[in-house]
Amino acid sequence: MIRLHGVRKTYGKVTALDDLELDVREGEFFCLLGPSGAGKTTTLKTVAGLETPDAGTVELDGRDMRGVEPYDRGVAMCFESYALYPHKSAYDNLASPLRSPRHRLPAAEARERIGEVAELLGISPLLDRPVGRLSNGQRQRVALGRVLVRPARAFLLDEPLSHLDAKLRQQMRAELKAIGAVRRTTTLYVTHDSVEALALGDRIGVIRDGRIVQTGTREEIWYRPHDTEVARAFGRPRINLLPGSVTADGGFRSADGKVELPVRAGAAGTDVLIGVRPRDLTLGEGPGHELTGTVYVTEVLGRSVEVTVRLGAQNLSLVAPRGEASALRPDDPVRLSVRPENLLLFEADRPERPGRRIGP
Ligand SMILES: Nc1ncnc2c1ncn2[C@@H]1O[C@H](COP(=O)(O)OP(=O)(O)OP(=O)(O)O)[C@@H](O)[C@H]1O
Repeated sequence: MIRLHGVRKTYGKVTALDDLELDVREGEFFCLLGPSGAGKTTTLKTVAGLETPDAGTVELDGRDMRGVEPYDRGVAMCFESYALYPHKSAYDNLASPLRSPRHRLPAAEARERIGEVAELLGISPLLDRPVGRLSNGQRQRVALGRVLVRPARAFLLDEPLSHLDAKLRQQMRAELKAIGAVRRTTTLYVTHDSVEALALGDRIGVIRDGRIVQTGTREEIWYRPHDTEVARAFGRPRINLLPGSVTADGGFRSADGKVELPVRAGAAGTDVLIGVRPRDLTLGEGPGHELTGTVYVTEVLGRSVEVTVRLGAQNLSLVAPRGEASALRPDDPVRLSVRPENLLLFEADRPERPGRRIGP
């Protein structure tokens, strides 16, 4: 269990962590997701004891870590800038943490752990090679393995798959959670990739400007995003957000008056953004609300097609099966439908903060 309460960390004039609250449960795989500079690495370093917070508390398994040295915290970390012994073999790099007096394991158990981790990370055939002669991606997997072989109270992983190509990254994502040690150990995993967070996280914490904006399961973050920025961070193509306002009878009308949706949008006159994900829009007639527009552009995405539809002054993007969309050409008239339960409603964005979700 990892708990950060009211943690603040500044570097000169930069506030890296601003009253950060974080609660990672025992045995959980928790993804901390945020853009560059949001404070992800600083959070990990604070948990590890490599940075001392200016204010607030860090607890591991219920114990206050104030004054506890990094080596005594029982956490194993993997940072993006990994340190390995280049002249030693991959096997020796994996084995070295298990030879230290602190983590010594019986030889048979050590071999078993190394074997499992190496197998799942796909580095078994490389174990005899000196690390200095491995590719960046292979080295990164050895560095990750070095962390995972070691029994720990918690694993702290900072973008551990960032140097892998897309295919390997996807494969590794699936394998990572299958590693026995990972299944048993509380893991705090840092990433800026929302696909990775959705794939891996039992829960996800979205961090922005040194604060946690939202914590939840992937369903909670997907269906009930805290604000427009969280909604934009998840899902490709991105969520459509149409600006408009609430009409006298409580529905939605787009700013140019061309799109009307009979949703319960709140108090009349309020400026809002209505959100709908491209995969929740259906071409043609369907259950739910209908909209009409013209095709602006189409783009093939493998078995599906992204169709951008112009409705008055705004574009709506939708993803349709190739069979339904392949005949569409620019300027063709199209009808779309959306189920009311797939509409999300937000306050309008303001210069000082993204619009919050309104309603349940
Ligand atoms: N040692 C340092 N000295 C000065 N400023 C720092 C230091 N470490 C971090 N910062 C600043 O604190 C803020 C948070 O940095 P942090 O590295 O935690 O972000 P991050 O979310 O991990 O970003 P990235 O994804 O780019 O690694 C940034 O503005 C960064 O420039």
